[in-house]
Amino acid sequence: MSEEMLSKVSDYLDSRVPLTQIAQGAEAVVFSTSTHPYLPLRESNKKFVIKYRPPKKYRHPSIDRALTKHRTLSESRLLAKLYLIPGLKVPQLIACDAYNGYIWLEFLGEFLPDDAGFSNLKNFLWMYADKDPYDAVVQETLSKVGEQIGLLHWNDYCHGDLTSSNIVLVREGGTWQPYLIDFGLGSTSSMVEDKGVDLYVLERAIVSTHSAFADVYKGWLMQGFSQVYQRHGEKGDKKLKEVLNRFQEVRMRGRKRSMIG
Ligand SMILES: Nc1ncnc2c1ncn2[C@@H]1O[C@H](COP(=O)(O)OP(=O)(O)OP(=O)(O)O)[C@@H](O)[C@H]1O
Repeated sequence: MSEEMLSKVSDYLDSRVPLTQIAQGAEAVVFSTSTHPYLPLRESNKKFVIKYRPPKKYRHPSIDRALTKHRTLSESRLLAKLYLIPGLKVPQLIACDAYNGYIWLEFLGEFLPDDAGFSNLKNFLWMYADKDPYDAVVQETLSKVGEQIGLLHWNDYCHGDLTSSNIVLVREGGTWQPYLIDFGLGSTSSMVEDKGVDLYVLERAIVSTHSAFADVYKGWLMQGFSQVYQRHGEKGDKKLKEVLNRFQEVRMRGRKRSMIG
């Protein structure tokens, strides 16, 4: 990130807000900070995330402003709604300045042992691939990931970019609890197509990075996913069948596309 942008963000926030850049995606720059947006400076040792969508110079300024406002608001609104769903784990929304493209969130996760990187699902699976890929901890964690996706879909929301980097693991009471992050492409949706695509995107992410264990991992994920639907009796079984059938269709389409090129 350029010095110019850092100084712009720092000026906007207040130069006393310490900023550490943790990611730069296509859409946003993500920082961590120890400062809460409206409580007294450094009140506790909690960390926060600031997700900033900078202006895109190639867009017309008024279109750019409208898009930034729309995307920042829709991600924030979605997060606020998801946070209220019992059992669903997403970062808490702390503040949003839609006009300037800023969202403040609760910081989640930590660094994994042995330099294995930040605790997202991707790094976690790499870490266990070297140790014991079929460890009970991996099974438990993947089943919980499936449960989170099941809860999201059962409540008629879709993620839109469900990669293994967008699942952050938080250590809670001696186990790893998956949280879903990055709802920039998320939506309210009761469409089985959107749910099938979410499952397919995650499946592709796992197959491409952990192909040797992917079949077992998919089984554990789908076990957790299915359990959420099965808790709802006949209605749940029917909906589960619909989602799984569409998932299979999306998969077949994906295969056809990759064969044809
Ligand atoms: N609440 C959070 N707690 C900890 N880290 C986070 C949090 N939110 C985002 N991050 C980190 O910042 C990265 C980028 O965040 P996010 O995916 O929301 O931005 P993005 O611009 O949409 O990224 P991309 O274009 O890569 O999808 C995440 O992969 C994660 O490492």
